[in-house]
Amino acid sequence: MSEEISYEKILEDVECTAVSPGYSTLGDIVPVSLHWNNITVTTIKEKRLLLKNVSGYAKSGELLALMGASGAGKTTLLNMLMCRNLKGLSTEGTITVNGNEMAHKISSISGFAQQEELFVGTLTVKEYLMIQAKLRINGSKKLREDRVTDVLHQLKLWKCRDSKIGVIGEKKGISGGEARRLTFACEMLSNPSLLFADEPTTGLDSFMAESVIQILKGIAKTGRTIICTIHQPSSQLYQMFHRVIYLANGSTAFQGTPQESISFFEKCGHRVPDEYNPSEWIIYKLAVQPGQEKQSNDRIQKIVEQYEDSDHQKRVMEQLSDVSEKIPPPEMHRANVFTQIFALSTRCGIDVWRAPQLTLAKVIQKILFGLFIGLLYLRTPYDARGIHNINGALFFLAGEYIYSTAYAIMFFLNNEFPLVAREYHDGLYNLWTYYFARCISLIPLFSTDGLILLFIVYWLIGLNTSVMQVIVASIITVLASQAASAFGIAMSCIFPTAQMTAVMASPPLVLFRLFGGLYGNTNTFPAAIRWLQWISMYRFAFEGLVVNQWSEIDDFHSNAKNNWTNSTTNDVLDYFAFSESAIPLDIIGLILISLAFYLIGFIALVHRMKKAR
Ligand SMILES: Nc1ncnc2c1ncn2[C@@H]1O[C@H](COP(=O)(O)OP(=O)(O)OP(=O)(O)O)[C@@H](O)[C@H]1O
Repeated sequence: MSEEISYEKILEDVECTAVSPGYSTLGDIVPVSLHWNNITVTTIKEKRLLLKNVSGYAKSGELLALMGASGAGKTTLLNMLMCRNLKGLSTEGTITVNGNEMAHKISSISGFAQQEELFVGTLTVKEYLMIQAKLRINGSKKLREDRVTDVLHQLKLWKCRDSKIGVIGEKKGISGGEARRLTFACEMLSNPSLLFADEPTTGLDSFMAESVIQILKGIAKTGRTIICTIHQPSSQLYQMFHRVIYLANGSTAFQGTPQESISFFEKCGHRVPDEYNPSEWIIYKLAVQPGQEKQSNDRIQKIVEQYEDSDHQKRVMEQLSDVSEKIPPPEMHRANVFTQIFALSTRCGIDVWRAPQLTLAKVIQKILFGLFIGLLYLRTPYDARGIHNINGALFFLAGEYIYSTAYAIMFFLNNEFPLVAREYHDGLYNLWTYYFARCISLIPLFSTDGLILLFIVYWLIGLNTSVMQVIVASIITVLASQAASAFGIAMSCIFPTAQMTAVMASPPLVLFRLFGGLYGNTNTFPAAIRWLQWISMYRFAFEGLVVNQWSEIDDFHSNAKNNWTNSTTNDVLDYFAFSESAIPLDIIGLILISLAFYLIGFIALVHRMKKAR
């Protein structure tokens, strides 16, 4: 007894007590009863039976645990109830919410707190919730702020509201328990009547696990229905659930209160020894032991048959036969596209702003490269050798805009894809609004850093400095960087891992460079592959810079001016097969290449997202 009291005390001390009902903004909810009847799930290919005639219910105000040994079918049943991740499976049976069959619509009236915590680690807890609130809540700024404040209190996150979330293994942030509660906080913003949770205590120590279950119980007290899968809870934790369902080999082995489960298994001849944790013992009895498959399967079969003949099963069937049709809860809010774009670009913007290392690295790299190249080609004269050297420098500039931008951007999606996939499939936003906001957020850094390089080398080398020429060179710099960004984004969307992206992006970049114009007069290349120059951003960027430099010589180098004639310009441009009037076409070419790669990236993202469901 004294042990129990001290335990409660500790829980109080760490602010883990259950929340009381009646929050100011998490107001009225429509109570929900979820019923599932004769659920059978089979794999389509192997015809393997994963769930066999499973039936059950969850009521409003109830915290229900789905339990069983590994491979028993808990996740499959949870997925079935949520109508998610059912690709490759054939399903039978009925699932109703307040007596209404909802199918896929169930995700629009329920919350799902997944086991894996995925956040934007550079944001604080409050900032992250405010952006989630923008996407999930239909109402004024005041309502969103009040709801976030309520949720922060309710989920015991108030103390860490201004702490950065952090990234596991990279940047220290909030604790594991706080991260788990933040997952629930996001779901609670929508004020759902029905909440699913996948193993909410896995990976937490016993106090943290207990705090999470206390909070879930508090949420259930407010009239919500909560269903979670759970792995071997401690004895104290076990008694906190209102009801438990045990699955074994895809069948229901028990359904009732935790106390009833202990007496049921005693009746089955598997009395829980005094010193044992009941759930651990029961799961052990429902597991297939390696090397004792036949014995284990026979034991499980007997328990399942005994359950099917029990009063517990009769009670479940009575509940299922008494399902009356009531109003289902309203569908949750979906923000309009402008709000989505605003919220997502704010989030991406803060993320870029709070991770200045990349910006700094790019700026330093450009300054150092600029000084190096500027000094290497310092005040190059406009004679035969000088022209050759300057053309080499211009090709290097084009290459630096394209290569370094493409490689810096092409891993952007790898880290955030799981979060985007989850939020997209949860219906928080459209894919195109995410893509648009993300591309916009990358433009400032990845399109303008080339200008630093350009402005350093421009006067050091002694390129033509008429205002128009500087403007045109700047436009070509920004557009070449843009085309490279779009290429990098497309690569990132097409290939699922960083290694694959790095390996697969290299050959097209080499090809584009080969057709850039410096390595050979592209008009002399075989006709069958000559067209490749028209998809090479190197070609357009290099041509633009060369034509801009040589088509009009100002009086910067007076001796050059004196010697320079129209025929000199023609000679230089003819050497590369560039036309004096090529600049507008180069600009259009770079814009079209950018648009084409942005489009390819989006199509690849849509395809990848479909597969990720
Ligand atoms: N889409 C699928 N295709 C083929 N087999 C599947 C599929 N989904 C689940 N299974 C199989 O069904 C069985 C039950 O899996 P499920 O994930 O539901 O178990 P679980 O009780 O949640 O286990 P764990 O506690 O280890 O997560 C496993 O043998 C699993 O390999």
